[in-house]
Amino acid sequence: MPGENDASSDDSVPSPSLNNSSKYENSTRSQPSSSLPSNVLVPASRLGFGDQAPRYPHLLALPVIRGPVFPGVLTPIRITDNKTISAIEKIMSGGSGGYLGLFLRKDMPDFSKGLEKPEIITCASDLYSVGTFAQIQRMTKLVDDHTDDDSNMKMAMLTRNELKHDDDTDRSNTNHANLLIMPHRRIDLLSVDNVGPPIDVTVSHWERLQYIRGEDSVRDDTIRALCQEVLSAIREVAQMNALFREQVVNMVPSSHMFDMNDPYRLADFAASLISGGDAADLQAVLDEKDAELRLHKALVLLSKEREVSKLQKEISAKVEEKMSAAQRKYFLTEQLKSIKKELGMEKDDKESLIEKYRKKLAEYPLIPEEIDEIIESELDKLSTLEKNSSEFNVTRSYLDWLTSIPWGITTEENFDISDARQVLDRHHYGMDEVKETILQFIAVGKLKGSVQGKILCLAGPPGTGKTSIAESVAAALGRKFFRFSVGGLTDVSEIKGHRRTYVGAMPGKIINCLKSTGSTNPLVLIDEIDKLGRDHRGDPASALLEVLDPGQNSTFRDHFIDAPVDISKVLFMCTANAVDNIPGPLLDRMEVIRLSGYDVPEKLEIAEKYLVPKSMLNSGLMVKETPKQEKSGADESGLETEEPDKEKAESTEPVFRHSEMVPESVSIERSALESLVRWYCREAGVRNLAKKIDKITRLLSLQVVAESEGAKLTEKSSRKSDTWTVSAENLHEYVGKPVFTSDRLYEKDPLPHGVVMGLAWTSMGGSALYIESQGIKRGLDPDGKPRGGGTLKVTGQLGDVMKESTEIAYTVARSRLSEIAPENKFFDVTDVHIHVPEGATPKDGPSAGITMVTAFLSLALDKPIKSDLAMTGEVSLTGKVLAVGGIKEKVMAARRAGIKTIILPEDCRRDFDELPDYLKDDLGINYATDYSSVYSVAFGVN
Ligand SMILES: Nc1ncnc2c1ncn2[C@@H]1O[C@H](COP(=O)(O)OP(=O)(O)OP(=O)(O)O)[C@@H](O)[C@H]1O
Repeated sequence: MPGENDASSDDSVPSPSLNNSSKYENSTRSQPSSSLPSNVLVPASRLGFGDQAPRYPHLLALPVIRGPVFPGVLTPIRITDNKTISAIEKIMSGGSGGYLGLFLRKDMPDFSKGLEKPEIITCASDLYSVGTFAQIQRMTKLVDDHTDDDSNMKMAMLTRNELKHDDDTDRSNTNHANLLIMPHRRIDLLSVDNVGPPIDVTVSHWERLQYIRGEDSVRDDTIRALCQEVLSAIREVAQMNALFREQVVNMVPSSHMFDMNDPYRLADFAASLISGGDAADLQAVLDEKDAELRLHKALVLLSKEREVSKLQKEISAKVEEKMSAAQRKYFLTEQLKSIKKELGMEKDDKESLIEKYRKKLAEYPLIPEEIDEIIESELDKLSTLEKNSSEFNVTRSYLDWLTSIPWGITTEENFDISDARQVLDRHHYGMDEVKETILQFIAVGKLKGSVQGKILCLAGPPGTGKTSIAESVAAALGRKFFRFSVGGLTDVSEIKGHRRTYVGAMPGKIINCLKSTGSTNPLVLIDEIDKLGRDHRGDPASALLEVLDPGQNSTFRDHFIDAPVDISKVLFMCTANAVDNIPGPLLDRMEVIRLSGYDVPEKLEIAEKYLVPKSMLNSGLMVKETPKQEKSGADESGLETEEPDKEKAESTEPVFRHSEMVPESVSIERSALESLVRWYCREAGVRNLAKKIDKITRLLSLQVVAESEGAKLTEKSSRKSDTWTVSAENLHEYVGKPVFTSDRLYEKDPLPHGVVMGLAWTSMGGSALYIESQGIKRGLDPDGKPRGGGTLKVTGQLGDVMKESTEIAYTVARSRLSEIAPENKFFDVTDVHIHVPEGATPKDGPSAGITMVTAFLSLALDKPIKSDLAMTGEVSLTGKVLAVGGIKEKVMAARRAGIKTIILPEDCRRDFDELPDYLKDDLGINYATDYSSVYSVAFGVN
């Protein structure tokens, strides 16, 4: 490719005075020099450099990617096409000096897909029309044993900033070559003569562009400003970006165009520094002939580079900040740890844990030998286990529990009977049997040294104070109190714990109770023991057997603890509504105290002395004056809290007074309470009564506050009478209309034929209920014979026992009728229907036997029974009257119903005699051993 060697002024770099150029100037060898490795070639001849470079019109063209090559900057290029490599070798070995044209490819190759040979094009339009005329300084041929991706990567790096050479590689099988190229000037692509490879092109060389100052001062200033701006941008980016800085440092000595005063060179230099710019934008700089515009374009690219660098710096600063914060934290915690260790505040976790356990164990006065051995072996095990292992946690939780059982710790018991009596009386009215039993316990305890060995079971209707008295008993005995309900409990592990092998295993309630009370002699109340469940998870009743059996519970074994724990000092109390539902073996171990429910005077006492003051306190109407010597130990409700305090037992009665804004006249009169008990709350206990009283006091509080604030209340809530005293007259304003309007279903005397009042006992207390019977007489059949007769129909949700009882009563009635009135054929011709209202309430038991016989006879004899007579008693088939239970409740129910005469079985005489006088007064009692006695009282004949 010969061409004219015109060294006139053009867009080439100025003539260099490089040391290395002189090395090539007189070289005529096309083969590697002996001082160079065999695969490194240098041009055979050196015709000119910079301005002096020849101006060949026909050239070998080499496409470049990523960005154009700017004159004056030594640039490495990698080529992989063998034909091109051969062509280059040829021009290097010829006398033309190894010149070629570099043109940017328009289609930016997709590196992700791999570009095997960037130097191959398919048509002339693949290249930009402005390129660079350059001379090959050196060519290194290499054997490529990398993947495509690798080579692309390498090429990308080489084209931008790589100046190191693979000189040390010596391989004969060439399939790529690295060129080190010195670009001299811009050229225009006139035509592509051969798309190759190799590509032959015809070009025209640019004239050297020089900026002449002084022609236009404004333009001069602009150019100068732009130059300075470019320089300061380069400086700024270099400060922020180490890679850029390195590039500048590398380029300046190799560049012959870094002339601050030449805007063209400066723009080229700036553009060649851009690493991440768009290739088209860089090409635009190459294309530009105007100095100002070229500077401007380069500046825009530099500014972008600056922004990117700024962002990069920010990002790295943030990352560093985060890193250093984490490092700092780590450093400080490590420091803290070592300081603590130094001060003896914290030992190694495991060590301190073991020390904690030992400290705790030292507090216990008596650790059983077996337990001590277990603890020691577990402590040994713990010290050898890895801290993060699951077994470590299991051992740890086991030790936690073992060391939290209060081994040998007992609270001091109160053996003072009068103290105990005072405490018991303070919160509960009556309940004499319970109180007496507790006092007996205490007396025995005083003689023996400890109260134990008995399991009390309080059985009675709801709301009779079973749970709350247990709390008072704990206070009276000076024991800690722990309550747990077993109502509906079906899982044995609730009582005896889970085996340690299970995940999340825990001990049962008994061990839990020792831990939470911190003593081995608490009072444990097992609530609702009659409602124990049972399912596939076991039978909790059997588990309770072990707990409650005084013979076994000194070596109680919880599944979790798996070692004997002495719970014999624990005093157990149970509550139940119906004793019949308590599993037999459990019941056998208990001493049952029956609470029969309260009658009207008792309820009045309880309401007046306990419920009203408690409710007044709770609603804020009253406050309790604490006498000086009394220590605070009672909660808001006036009940003892779990911590029994001996001094409380000695304290005087609390004094109540009205709160500040509450008028002195705010009170609930006895008449109102009487009315409440009689017409609103007829249950055996006092829970409903307490609720009604609470309702009254809450409304009183609202009225007091509203009136003091002048706020308006709704018609329902506002005070209607001008008094603050709640009496029987204005009670309905607070609790609405009475629930019961009459005591009885049948008001008239005597009762209708076939109706008799019986007395029943349920877990809710006693009740007076009517037994109704009716005869159904059929007409005669066509032959004049009676139709039907002799059948019995029973309704009223009766249980099996009661149904059988009706059958028995029917037979007894028929047999007695045949004795009393042999001519009476009532039962032969009449079908009888017997019913016990109310039909929705299930009833059972044999105690209505004599009542049913009487009802049948009343029907058969057509004689009514007096309305103030009630009876209870089981009847045998021969007419014997047998004993029944619940006499107190039944008598109370009879009195409520206004009964004057009661028939009871002879065997219940003792039960009746034991009743308080106020229950017996004005009541005619008749005892019966045989139905004939009942008959004579009921029908007034012998
Ligand atoms: N003799 C009493 N003297 C004072 N208050 C009583 C008396 N009996 C019951 N109460 C009060 O009645 C309320 C209900 O009592 P408690 O909860 O102890 O009943 P319970 O018999 O345990 O009922 P349940 O069988 O439903 O559990 C408590 O506020 C209690 O103070």
